Amino acid sequence: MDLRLDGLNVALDGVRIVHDLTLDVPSGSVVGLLGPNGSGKTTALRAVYRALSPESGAILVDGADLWAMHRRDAARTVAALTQQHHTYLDFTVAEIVAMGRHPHHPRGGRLSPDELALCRDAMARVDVAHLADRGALTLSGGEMQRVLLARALVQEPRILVLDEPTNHLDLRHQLGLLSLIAAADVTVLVVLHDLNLAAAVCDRIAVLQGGALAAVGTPHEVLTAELLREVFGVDAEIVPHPHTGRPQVLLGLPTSSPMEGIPK
Ligand SMILES: Nc1ncnc2c1ncn2[C@@H]1O[C@H](COP(=O)(O)OP(=O)(O)OP(=O)(O)O)[C@@H](O)[C@H]1O
Repeated sequence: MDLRLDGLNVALDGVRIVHDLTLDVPSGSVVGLLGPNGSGKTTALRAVYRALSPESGAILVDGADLWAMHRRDAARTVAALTQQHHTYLDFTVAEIVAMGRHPHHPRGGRLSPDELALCRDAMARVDVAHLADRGALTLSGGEMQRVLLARALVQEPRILVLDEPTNHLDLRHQLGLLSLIAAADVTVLVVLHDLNLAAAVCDRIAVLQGGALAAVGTPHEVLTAELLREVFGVDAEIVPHPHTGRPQVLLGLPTSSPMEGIPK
């Protein structure tokens, strides 16, 4: 299913944060949304998973306006892995994962044997099956992140949006999560801070600066020394990965005033 952010403007408390953002995420592709702190990535994503209504512009799924859909239809279409975890505190891992089926059960009711198998499979795929009976409060940050990915997977969405999904994850689980979403039969829009992970997993990369699109294209086209200097305010060397040929960003520590003058 194609996703298109079409001339999207999003405001918070009357302040426009996202400016005229047009971005295509073709069906089955992985598009990374990058940018400095405060550049509007989360705000744009919130409009895509219907947490924040656009001021103007539209979110189109196969050409249909996501915000005009019935809430349940939208929830069957788009799943989100966000930074907001606090609503799950009273539940076990298995219960949280099962909540992903909620949009498919308009009147509540028990999960079918197939759905229970789907939940078990998702927990195994993200390596949390052994935690099924644990309460959410007892989980580490990375374990919780993987549980919420399992919940998003059992939702069987056509579009998956993820806000810094590798936060809290150790290296092995970062790579596992990204290869899992790349292999999934789903359209993915993902906010990432790690440029090398983005280069490894994304078909295309979009860079936000001050809420507007600064660059979009393949990792090769976008991850250039010039862009990193202009948008992120860092000097970097870009080299090809010895096995994949994808760009890899080599960074050195700045010599002076590291936090000053970082462009937004
Ligand atoms: N209620 C508000 N009113 C005005 N500005 C706000 C409000 N809430 C957030 N902002 C600002 O909106 C900007 C964009 O925030 P957003 O969380 O979308 O950025 P981000 O690119 O996801 O940042 P990060 O990389 O730090 O997660 C920030 O500068 C933030 O301070």
